[in-house]
Amino acid sequence: MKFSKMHGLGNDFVVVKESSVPEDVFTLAIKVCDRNFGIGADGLVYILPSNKADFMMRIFNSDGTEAEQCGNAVRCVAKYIYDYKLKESTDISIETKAGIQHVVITAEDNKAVAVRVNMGPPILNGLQVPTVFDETLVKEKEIEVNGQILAFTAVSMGNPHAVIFVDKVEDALVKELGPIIEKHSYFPKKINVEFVEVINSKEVKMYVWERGVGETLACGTGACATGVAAALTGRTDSQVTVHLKGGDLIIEWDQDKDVVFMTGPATEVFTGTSFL
Ligand SMILES: N[C@H](CCC[C@H](N)C(=O)O)C(=O)O
Repeated sequence: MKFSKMHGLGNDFVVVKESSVPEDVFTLAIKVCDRNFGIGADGLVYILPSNKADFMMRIFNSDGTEAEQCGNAVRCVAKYIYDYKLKESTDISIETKAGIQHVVITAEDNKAVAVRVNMGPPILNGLQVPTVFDETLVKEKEIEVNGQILAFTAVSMGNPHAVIFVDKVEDALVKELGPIIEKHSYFPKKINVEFVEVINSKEVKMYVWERGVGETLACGTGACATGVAAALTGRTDSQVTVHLKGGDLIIEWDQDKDVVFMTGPATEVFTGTSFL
């Protein structure tokens, strides 16, 4: 299997262009993502044909589960399509389980260096995120974890996120509370967990525990969910820079059009052949 090893701010993927995914894709994802016995990555990403967009993307977490959306992977897929001239345009559409994402490439020397993605509308209805709460907006809802009472705001970008604002983001929070919240009974499909420290009305710092992966250096959909939750709770403007461990993403929630734009880099590290 020919692959490209790519990342978006350190959230890394094995990217494969195929006509379809193999029957055993779920077990293959676990093997491929293993950092000792496999190639090592946070996820396995397929670029596939689409009859609704230029291409289709499917994303499988390192635990083998398929996610509806992945912001960092969309930027990597857009870069792959542009750099390998699968479509000779800086405007590319990518079909995902969360909808069709339109991207605009910024290139230098015929290589994509940054990608701006229309990630579509945030989904705020409690049951649609999904959570167990039948409320139009689950905002600052209390959740008890390890004896601590935290407040989360639930936002879906096609995949579910619980955004928790804290005074100071710390590793202990992510590693101890992340896995418990991920699998909490409030969230029927489990959930990605973002811990967010507001720096000012235009900047936040975010650590993330990802559903089906664990802590990652960056989460594109998590940054989108964070931007929406921060604006919804009056903590920031609707355009913010999200500082992640792996680097920065620019998030703009255009509330008139009700779409979220995410802008950030995508990097190809190496290509190879897998015998897994
Ligand atoms: N673990 C996520 C998928 C990857 C999302 C993240 N890597 C991103 O960049 O959006 C989920 O199960 O919803």
